[in-house]
Amino acid sequence: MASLREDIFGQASGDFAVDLGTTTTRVYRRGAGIVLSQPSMVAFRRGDGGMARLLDAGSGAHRMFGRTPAGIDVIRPLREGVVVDLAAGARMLRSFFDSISRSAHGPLRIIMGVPAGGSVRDRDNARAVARMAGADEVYLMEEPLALAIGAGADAADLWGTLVVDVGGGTTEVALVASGGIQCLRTVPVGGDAMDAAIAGYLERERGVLVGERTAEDLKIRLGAAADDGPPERARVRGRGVARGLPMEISVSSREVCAALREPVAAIAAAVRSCLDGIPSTVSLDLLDRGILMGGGGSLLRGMDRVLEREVLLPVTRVRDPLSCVARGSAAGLDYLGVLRKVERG
Ligand SMILES: Nc1ncnc2c1ncn2[C@@H]1O[C@H](COP(=O)(O)OP(=O)(O)OP(=O)(O)O)[C@@H](O)[C@H]1O
Repeated sequence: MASLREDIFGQASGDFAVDLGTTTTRVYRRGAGIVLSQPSMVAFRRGDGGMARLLDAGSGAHRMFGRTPAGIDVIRPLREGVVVDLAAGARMLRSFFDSISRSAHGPLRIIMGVPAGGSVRDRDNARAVARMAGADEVYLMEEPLALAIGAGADAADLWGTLVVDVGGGTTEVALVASGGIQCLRTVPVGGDAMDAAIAGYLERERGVLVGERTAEDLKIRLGAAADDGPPERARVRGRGVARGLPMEISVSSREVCAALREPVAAIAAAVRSCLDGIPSTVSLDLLDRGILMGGGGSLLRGMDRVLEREVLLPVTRVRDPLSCVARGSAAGLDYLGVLRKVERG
């Protein structure tokens, strides 16, 4: 019979927390921290009527993205935070697990972050992908809750923490209180939408077509939520809209900021809408506590200041916005024994 300690802390060392994100997958191993952080992409060589052969996953697939030779497909198995291609997602995740040396002979048990706004089907798909990738036991944790825990907030706090998770595919705004999610807004706007907005701007205003990677590079180099920093410029290569010929242009930070106005406004609107749904006693409390913001999109320069200005509450970017969800999910690894009992009733 398992002891209480085994019930609470589990036995196997093959326990992982997985943040299967739209743009990046991160894996946290109990006792070791983050052991993998790779683009959520997988490359296949098309077979002659047979099954596509896996060529590479993660950064190898990312290098081919947008410049794939004939016969090779680079797939992103997730869109807007949820798995849309189960088979590709499973092969990608299996390849990630294979790349981590797993000395444990025990079962592979994972706890996985999922968007709080996902449907039952989305959750079933996340579980299915993990099982197809070789997991023996799969537990799910809602990402805003994981983010709050990863940031060191007390999830059991009665009044709660307002969390904004600006991911690649979605932004989730949630009041995490009494150990659960009390109020939630999910919008399909995150880092990907920012990249698309930059590409759309350059096509419309400058007559140049650029790929997702170029747009993302521009966002990270010159992007800002508010146009109040020193002006900067970068050279960008793309294809001319008119004649399809390669061209290089110089783009300013002012232009990138203008392109980002709409997605930034949509994120601020989601935060305001969530605040509208919160009881006034709690929102008064938020005047002191403020808002916790994480996710890769929160790294956009000035995002915290723009949100503060829009909702009139202090905004703190969490210490490690990219891996906060994985670290928060990992807190659940200490309770796998308990989770198993809860799931089995
Ligand atoms: N310095 C930066 N400035 C702006 N955006 C950034 C920066 N660094 C990373 N990002 C963006 O963060 C996004 C990825 O964030 P994150 O890893 O939290 O998302 P994800 O977990 O893959 O997505 P989701 O939670 O929606 O499934 C990407 O769009 C990336 O371009």
